[in-house]
Amino acid sequence: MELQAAIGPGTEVAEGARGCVLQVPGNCSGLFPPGAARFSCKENIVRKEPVQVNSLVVIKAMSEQELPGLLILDIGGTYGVQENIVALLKKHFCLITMKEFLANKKEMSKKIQSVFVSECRPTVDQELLESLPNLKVIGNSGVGVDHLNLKMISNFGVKVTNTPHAVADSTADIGMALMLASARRLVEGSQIAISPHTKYFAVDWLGVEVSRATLGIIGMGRIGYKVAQRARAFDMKILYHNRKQRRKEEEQAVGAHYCEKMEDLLQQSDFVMLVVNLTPETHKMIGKKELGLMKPTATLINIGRGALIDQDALVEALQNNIIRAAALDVTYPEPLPRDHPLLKLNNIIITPHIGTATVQAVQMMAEEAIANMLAVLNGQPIPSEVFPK
Ligand SMILES: O=CC(=O)O
Repeated sequence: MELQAAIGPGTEVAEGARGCVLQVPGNCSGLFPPGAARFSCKENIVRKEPVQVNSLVVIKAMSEQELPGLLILDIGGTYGVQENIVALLKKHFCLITMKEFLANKKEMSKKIQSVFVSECRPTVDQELLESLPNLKVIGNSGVGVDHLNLKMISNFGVKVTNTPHAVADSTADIGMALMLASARRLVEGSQIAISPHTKYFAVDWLGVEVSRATLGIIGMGRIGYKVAQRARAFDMKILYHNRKQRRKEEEQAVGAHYCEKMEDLLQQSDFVMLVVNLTPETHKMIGKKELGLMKPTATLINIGRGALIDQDALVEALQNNIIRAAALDVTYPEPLPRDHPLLKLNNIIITPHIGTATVQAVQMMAEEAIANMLAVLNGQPIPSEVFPK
C-alpha cells in the first residue's frame, strides 16, 4: 500500500481528499485510531488551527472507489436515502444503489461490505445475504429491528447495528405530541376551525387535561425515560412497567412509580403509552383483556410498533367506548388499507410512523449508523450492536 502523505501537528490537507489512517505512532488514539478512521478532509483533518496530534500520522489517500461499498435502496423518492444523508454516507463509503447492484451483481456483490437500512426497506432476505459474500454489517437507521431476521443474518456472520441514541428525543416528542393532541382533540379542533360550515364551538366538545393526570409508560427504556422527563414538566403522576428490569435510578430521577404488574398500571392510568420493541413476547401485548382493564376515560398511545396492539380488539374498544381514545404513530400494516375500521372512528388519531421524522433525527441516525458500520469494518468496539435473542 502506497503511503501518500504524512501529517503532524499543524498540517493542513487539501479539502475534498479522502484517506485512511494507516499508522498513528504516539498517543493520539482519541483522534485517529490506527488503521481505523476513514475520513474526508472536511470533517477530520482540515482545520485552521493546528491538528491536535503530538506525533506523525501516516495516511493513504483514497478515491471514492476505494472506500468500502455500501448498499442503499435508492437515492431520494419514497424509500430512498435523502440527498443530505447521501452526501454524509459518501464521505465514508462508495454508495451502490439496489438498481446498480442488480444491474451488475457480479462486480458489485464483491464490493459491498455494508447495507444501510431503515424500517422501510429493503428487507434483507436470505437471497440478498447469499449474494453478498463480503458483507460484514447491516447498519439500521433507527432503533427497532423487527423488520430484520437477526438469527438468519447472524448465521451469515453479519452484524446488525441500530441507533438508539439518535431516535430518543424525537420519538419521545411524538409520544407527548400524540398525548396532547388526543387529550385536547387537536385534529378535530383543526377540522372545525378550517371547515366552512362549522358552528365554532359546541358545548359538548371538550378535551381532557394532561396536567396532573396519570401517565403509565409501558417500557421505560431510553425513549420511555425521555417521555417521563417531559411528563414531569406537566406535573403528571408517572407509573411505569418493564417486563424485565426495574429502573431504580431513572425512577428516582423522574419520581416514577414502578408497577410490577402491567395490569395495575392499566387500571390506574389516564394515559397509557407503549414504548416497547416488537418481539414475539410483546406481540399483541395489548388485547381485549388489557383494554378492558383500562379506565373508560383513558387514552392509549402507541409509539412502539403497531403489532404491540391487537387492532381488532382496539377497534371494538373504541367503538364501544371501553376506552376514551387512541393515538397511534404505528399500525400494522403501514399504511392501513383505506377501508380499515380504525380509519372510520372519530376517537382516534393516527400518524404515519413519524417518530423519527425530523431533520435532526434523520441526520443523527445516519451519523450513528455510520459510526457503527465503520466500527465493524475497522474491527473496533461497536457502539450499538443488536444481537439475536
Ligand atoms: O421507528 C423508529 C425506529 O425504530 O427508530
